[in-house]
Amino acid sequence: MTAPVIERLETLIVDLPTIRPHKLAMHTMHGQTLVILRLHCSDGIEGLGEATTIGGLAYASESPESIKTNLDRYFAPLLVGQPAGNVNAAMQRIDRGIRGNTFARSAVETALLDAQAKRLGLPLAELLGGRLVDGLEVAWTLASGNTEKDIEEAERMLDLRRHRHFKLKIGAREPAGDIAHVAAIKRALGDRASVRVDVNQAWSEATALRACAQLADAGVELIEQPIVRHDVQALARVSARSPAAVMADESIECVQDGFALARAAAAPVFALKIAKTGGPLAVLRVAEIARAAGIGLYGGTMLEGGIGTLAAAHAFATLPALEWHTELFGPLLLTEDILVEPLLYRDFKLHLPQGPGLGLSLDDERLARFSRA
Ligand SMILES: O=C(O)C[C@H]1C=CC(=O)O1
Ligand SMILES: [Mn+2]
Repeated sequence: MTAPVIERLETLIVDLPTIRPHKLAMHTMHGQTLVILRLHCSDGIEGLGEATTIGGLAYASESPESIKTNLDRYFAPLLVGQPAGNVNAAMQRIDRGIRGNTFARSAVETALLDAQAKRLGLPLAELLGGRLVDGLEVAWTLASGNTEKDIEEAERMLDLRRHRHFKLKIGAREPAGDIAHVAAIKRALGDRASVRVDVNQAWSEATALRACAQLADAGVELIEQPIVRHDVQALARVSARSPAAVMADESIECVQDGFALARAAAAPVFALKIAKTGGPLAVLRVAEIARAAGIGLYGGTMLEGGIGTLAAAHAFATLPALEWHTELFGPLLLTEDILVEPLLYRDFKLHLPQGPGLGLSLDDERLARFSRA
């Protein structure tokens, strides 16, 4: 039998409605756009990958349109005709021919791993060395922009036993208003839930130093990316003085950024994201750097749909410790996904499927309905 090769990459842009507006410091989302990659192999196996970002180019340097164009124009020619079963060899070709573009790279690495795991009849976590847990706790982001609505939403999630960690998106307005909003939510939820905030780079160092102390007094336990992504030294100073743990998110745009932050003791917690580092294997490299440096881990998201969410979940399930749990709730923000079976969220956790590969299949009718012409 001849070894299977990669025959074709098919890419689709899918626009999906969200259950409510999602308000971040840099952008308010009214829907989410997924770039879906179908990697067709000569043995008839199809690997699935996905890339998402937030607000076009508002969040990061890749947009859905650039991801699709770059997959079609630059990634595909490097991959077509290559052995489908050697993920490392395929990714080495990408690393030699393409700089950056970790969001697109993540879709490719995911699709190659999904195809190979299906070929071997293994769930992806098992191809990555084996799962240590079957489920991951998932935080929910309260980002309606309204304190009362956010409290109601949190109460509903607690009643449903879906989430007991809440992340609040702040930074779009004056710190005093944000802190009052966060404190009111924490007061209402008390010890029944943990409250974290994501500032998405909105503060200066001076503002962060003051606001982190006030947030800690209000009972916030984790403060994500309080200042601009590139000032590693300033992040280290804020982390050293903040009574609540500081987490680096946008500061990590590749595996090497993770190393630089660890070396500078810039943050005691890292947000892992497959999109930022370039796939499930790449994200585990950042996790190893963090572990060696004694840095706590959090399983982050770029609000992917089911494919990207499960790709991250399979990787995160292989980690010995995920002290701050995950925020793999992207599919729950969509009114409809494009999968045959929805992901299983129950008892505060996302439960990993047991089937081969990612463990999901696309609903072709819905995919056609929501795909951009
Ligand atoms: O972490 C981010 O910055 C992006 C994203 C993750 C959850 C959410 O609500 O927004
Ligand atoms: Mn963040």
